[in-house]
Amino acid sequence: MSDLPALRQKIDSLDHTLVNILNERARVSLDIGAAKRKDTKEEDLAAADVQVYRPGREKEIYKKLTSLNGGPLNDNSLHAIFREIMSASIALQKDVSIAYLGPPGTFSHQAAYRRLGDSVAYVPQIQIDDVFAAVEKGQTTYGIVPYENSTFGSVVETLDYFIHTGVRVRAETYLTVHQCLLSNSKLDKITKVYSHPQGLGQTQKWLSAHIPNAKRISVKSTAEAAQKASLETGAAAVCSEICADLYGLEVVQANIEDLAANTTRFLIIGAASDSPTSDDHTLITFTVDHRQPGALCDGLKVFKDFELNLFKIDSRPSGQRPWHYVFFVECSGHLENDKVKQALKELEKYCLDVVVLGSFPNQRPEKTEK
Ligand SMILES: O=C(O)C(=O)C[C@]1(C(=O)O)C=C[C@@H](O)C=C1
Repeated sequence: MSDLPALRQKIDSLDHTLVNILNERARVSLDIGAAKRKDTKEEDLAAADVQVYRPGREKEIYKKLTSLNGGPLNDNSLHAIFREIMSASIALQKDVSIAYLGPPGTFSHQAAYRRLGDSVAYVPQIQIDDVFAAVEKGQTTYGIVPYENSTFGSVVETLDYFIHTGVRVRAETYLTVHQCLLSNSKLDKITKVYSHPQGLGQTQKWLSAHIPNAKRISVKSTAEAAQKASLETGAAAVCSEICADLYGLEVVQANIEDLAANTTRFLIIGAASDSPTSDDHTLITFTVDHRQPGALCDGLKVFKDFELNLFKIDSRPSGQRPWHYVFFVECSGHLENDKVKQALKELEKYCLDVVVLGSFPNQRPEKTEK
C-alpha cells in the first residue's frame, strides 16, 4: 500500500493552515486599506482617490519572495501565487477596475491580467483614447496602454493621447509577445490579413515571405482583427494565440514575429503616481522654441548636469502648428526626488512648457538589457 492517504491528510492539514494564514493576511490588508484612507489628504481624495494598487511595494514583495524561496517551488510559480494573493488583497481594500484596449484577448488584456490578477474588473475599450478617457472620467480606477515594442518601436497613438491627458503614469509592465496567424482558411487561400499596426509591423518580414499578396488591413486591436477574420472566408488575423479559442479560429502559424524576444512595454495609468522607490523612472514632455538655436540641446543637457540617466526620447507633432514638436523624455529618478525636482525647475528655463506625466518603479526584466 502506498503512502497516498497519509500524504493527502498532510496536504489537507497544510491547506487548513494556509487558509487561516491567508485570512490573517487579508485582515491586515483591510487594516492597510483603512490606514491608506486615513493618510489620504482631503484634497487628494477629491483629485486622486485612495490609491490601493502600490506597484513599488509589490516590486519589493516579489524581490523578497525570490530571496526567501528555497524551493521546490520555482520563482515564477511563487510569484503567480502571490499575484493572486495581492489581487485579492487589492479587491478587499476597494473595488478596482482597469480599462484596456479590447475586445478580450488583446496583448493589453494579458499584460493587465498578469499585473493585477483575477480579483479586479477588466473593462474593454474600443480604442486607446477610450482607455485614457475611462480613467480621466473616473469610470475605471486604472487603465493600461501599450507604450513601445522592442521590434516596431513606440506606439505613437499612446504618445499622442499623453499630450492631452491629465492622467498619470503609475506603473510599467513588460510582456513577451508571440504573434500568430489565425484563420479558418488554409495559408494559400488567405487574401487579407487584419491586425493592429503594431501586429502588422512586428511580423512584416514573415508576411512578405509567406503571404506577399495578402492585403494588410489595420484595425484598432489584434483581438478585433481576430473577430473580423472569424466572419470572413479567406481572412486571417495577426494576434495572440488565445484569440483562436475566443473567436473560433485555427492557428495557421504560431510565433511569426520577425524578431525573437519580441516584447511590448505597457504603462498603467491612474489619477496619481506611486511613492518613490530606490529605482524609478520619470516620464516628461516638453516643448521648446525651435527658432532658438540649441534650445533642445540646452534642455537635454539639464539631465546630464543633474546626473539623470535618459532611457528614451521621442518626439511627436504638437498638433498646434506645423513643425512644432512635443518631446518625450524618460529619465531615472522620481518626481518627488530632490534631484528630479531641481532638474525640472532648471529645464523650465529652456522650455515653453514642461509636463510630468508621472513616475513609476523600473520593472525592466534584466535579461532583455543585454
Ligand atoms: O502594502 C500595501 O499598500 C497593501 O495594500 C498590501 C498589498 C499586499 O497585499 O501585500 C496589496 C496591494 C498593493 O498593491 C501592495 C501590497
